[in-house]
Amino acid sequence: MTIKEQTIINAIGNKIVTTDKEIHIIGKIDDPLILILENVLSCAECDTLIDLAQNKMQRAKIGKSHEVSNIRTSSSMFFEESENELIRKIETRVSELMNIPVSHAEPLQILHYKASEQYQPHFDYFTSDNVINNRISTMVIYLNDVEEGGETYFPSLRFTVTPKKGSAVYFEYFYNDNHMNELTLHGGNPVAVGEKWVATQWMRRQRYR
Ligand SMILES: O=C(O)CCC(=O)C(=O)O
Ligand SMILES: [Fe+2]
Repeated sequence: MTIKEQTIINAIGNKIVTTDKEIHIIGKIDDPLILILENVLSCAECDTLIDLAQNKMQRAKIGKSHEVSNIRTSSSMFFEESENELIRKIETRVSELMNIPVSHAEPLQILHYKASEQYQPHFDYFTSDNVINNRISTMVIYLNDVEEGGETYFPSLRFTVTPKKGSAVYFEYFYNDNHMNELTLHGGNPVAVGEKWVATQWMRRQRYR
């Protein structure tokens, strides 16, 4: 007899209710658990996050101009923990959704891809043997509609998610069966037309802040 692995989110029914929002589950894969969630952020929240991030990206780039990576060609920044009222509100909502205390949350990351930029397939967890407080789950929230391309894809599952403003893809990789974790290999397809903004929340097994 095989015993089904425990999941972090108990995704029964069509929605997840948080303190300030009802979020609809519009797609699901069971093993590993992957959820497509609608309306995690409002359009106004997406726009504000992009505005706030935009200034900081420009500043962050100055010191990092020598850094070249073929794995991820997008640019990124992190918000400070509970940096302002909006970040605090989003952190609270997302941690309720992910069913993990906000104290286990990494700072919220913003990624910006211009046309042709991409993120090669990778695991979000660290694979070295001596990791102490590894990541266990991810939520990627789309902050804009991408004209063409820029999908999040899971090559081992042959599964693709099209960015939609305010929606999100959630997945977890804390399973005992490492094969299940490996199935969460994922990347961001090159943006063909337009640009792509996402906010990524990674959760740790133990307290992180
Ligand atoms: O941009 C995407 O679709 C994926 C982003 C991602 O994999 C990450 O932030 O870890
Ligand atoms: Fe990732």
